[in-house]
Amino acid sequence: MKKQLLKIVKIGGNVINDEIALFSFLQDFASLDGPKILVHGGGKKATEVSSAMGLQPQMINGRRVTDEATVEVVTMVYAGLLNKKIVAQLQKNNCNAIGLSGADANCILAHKRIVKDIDYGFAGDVDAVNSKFINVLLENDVTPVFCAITHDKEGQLLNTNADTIVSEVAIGMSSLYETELNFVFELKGVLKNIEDKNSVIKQINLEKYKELIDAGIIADGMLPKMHNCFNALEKGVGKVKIGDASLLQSDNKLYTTLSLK
Ligand SMILES: Nc1ncnc2c1ncn2[C@@H]1O[C@H](COP(=O)(O)OP(=O)(O)O)[C@@H](O)[C@H]1O
Ligand SMILES: CC(=O)N[C@@H](CCC(=O)OP(=O)(O)O)C(=O)O
Repeated sequence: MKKQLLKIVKIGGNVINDEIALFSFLQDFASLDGPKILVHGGGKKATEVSSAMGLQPQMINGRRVTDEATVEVVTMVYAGLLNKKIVAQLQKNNCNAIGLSGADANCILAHKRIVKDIDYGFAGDVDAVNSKFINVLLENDVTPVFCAITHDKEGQLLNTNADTIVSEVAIGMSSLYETELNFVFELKGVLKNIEDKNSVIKQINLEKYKELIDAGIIADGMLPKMHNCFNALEKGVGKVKIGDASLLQSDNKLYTTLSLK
C-alpha cells in the first residue's frame, strides 16, 4: 500500500528574526494539507541574546560551541521564546500545533558530540527519534513543532543543530510515511555565487555536491545543511528542497532540489 505523504519543514534563524517573512511563512505552513512537522532553528537570536549577556558566541564549521552558560541560554531561547512564539502564530492560523523539545516524550535522544580536536561542549548528535509518539500526534491532527534542544536520558539537555534534527526526524518518520523535507532559509536556494541572490543552482546531485565543496562554493552553515540533506536522501527520505520563505507556495519555481543521482 502506498504510504501517505508527510511534509517536514525546517526554518532557520534569519527567517525567524524577520517577523514579516516568518509570519507569512507560518501562514503558508499552517495551510498545508495533510500531516506535517515543523522544526525551527534560531541561531541568530541565540547569538544576540548570548552577546547581550556578556557571553562570546563561537561557531565552528556551522555548529555552536555550547558551554554550560550557553546551553542555558539556548534552552531559554529555542525551547522557550521562539518555540512558543511560533506555536502561538500557528494556532492563530488554525493549525493545532504543539511545541516540543527532544526531551519531551523522549522524542529526540542524543549524545554529546565528540569530534577529534574540537570540544563543542553540550552540543548533541542524534541517536534516536520516537517516531511512534510523533505519529500519535499526527494521527490526532496535531502538528509537532520541534526546537533545537535534545537530551541524553541522563538529565542533560543538548544543543543540536536544527538541520540535523530535521533530517533525523525525516529519516525516523520515513518508515511510516513517504517523506518530503523542505529547508527554508533567507536565500532562494543554494547559490553559485553568494553575491548574486538569483544564482540559484536548481538541481544538485551527490557528484555535484562534492564538486561544489571542493570549489569552496558551499561554506559555513551550508556545510551541515547539505550534509544533512544527503544523509536524509541516503536513508530513505523521498525528496529534499532548499529555498526561501516562499518555498511552500505552489507558484514558487526558484529553489534547489537535491537528489542522489
Ligand atoms: N552556496 C551557498 N548558497 C547559499 N548559502 C550559502 C552558500 N554557501 C554558504 N552559504 C551560507 O549558508 C547560510 C545558511 O546556513 P545557516 O545560516 O546555517 O542557515 P539557517 O538560517 O537555515 O540555519 C547562508 O546564510 C549563507 O551565508
Ligand atoms: C549545535 C548547534 O550549532 N546548534 C544550533 C541550533 C540552532 C540552529 O541550528 O539554528 P539555525 O537553524 O537558525 O542555524 C545553534 O545553537 O546555532
